[in-house]
Amino acid sequence: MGQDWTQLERALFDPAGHPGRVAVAEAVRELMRAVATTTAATDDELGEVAGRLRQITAGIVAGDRCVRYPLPTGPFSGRVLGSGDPVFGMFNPVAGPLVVTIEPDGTAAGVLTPSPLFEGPGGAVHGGYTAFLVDAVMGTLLRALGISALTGTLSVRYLALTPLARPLHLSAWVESTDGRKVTAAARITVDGRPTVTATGLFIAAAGPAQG
Ligand SMILES: CCCCCCCCCCCCCCCC(=O)SCCNC(=O)CCNC(=O)[C@H](O)C(C)(C)COP(=O)(O)OP(=O)(O)OC[C@H]1O[C@@H](n2cnc3c(N)ncnc32)[C@H](O)[C@@H]1OP(=O)(O)O
Repeated sequence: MGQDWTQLERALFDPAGHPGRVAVAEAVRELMRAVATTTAATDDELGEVAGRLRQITAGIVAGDRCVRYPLPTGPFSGRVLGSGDPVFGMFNPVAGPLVVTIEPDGTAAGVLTPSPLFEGPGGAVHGGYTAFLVDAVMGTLLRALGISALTGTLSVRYLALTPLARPLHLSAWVESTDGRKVTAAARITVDGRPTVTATGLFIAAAGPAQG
């Protein structure tokens, strides 16, 4: 924990200032989607691609140290711009990235069209992935409200299969606060129909903010 980030790590929180990192993350995102879903390339061709990819990776890995991206704490409203995190992070190929806005009324609203990489049963979105999304939107809302908290208990109710390749509309709000315990709620809606609802019991840090 602690906030002993290096200058580089602080500078990396500004995605607009690092178009190369944003571009390479987007290119790798497209690559992952292609690798997982291709029907065009043969197994031999993909084996050759693997060799070329390893060379590229060797070219951008300078050492064994991973950069750490700070998670800021608000108060904040507006569009959330993430850097390295797996949900909003514009530098992270795993991130959607999810576009979330913190509204002036203290709620969060977001939209994301899930990648086929997160396919679950029935050609729908994997339930673990939708749980990940609602947890992240609630956790981010709390951070934007100035509360540095960890998820203590996450409860997810799956109302219907969440379809792939359709925009998922996420919303989150705070239900109640009881000392360090903050209860937040979230919902995923597709084409106006709720498919997932969730409640998160978050425990606020007893001491200084956790980055
Ligand atoms: C500027 C803004 C832009 C933001 C731009 C950021 C972009 C990017 C944002 C990404 C946002 C990602 C959001 C992901 C959110 C995670 O993924 S968080 C990771 C998953 N969670 C964890 O790993 C938590 C692991 N657990 C722990 O660390 C500790 O158990 C906890 C939860 C901190 C609690 O420990 P503790 O502080 O010692 O708590 P303790 O004093 O024992 O208990 C305090 C109270 O809480 C209750 N409690 C404790 N644990 C629990 C529990 N698990 N469940 C229910 N109640 C509990 C106790 O019963 C107690 O209640 P009371 O007796 O007071 O009534």
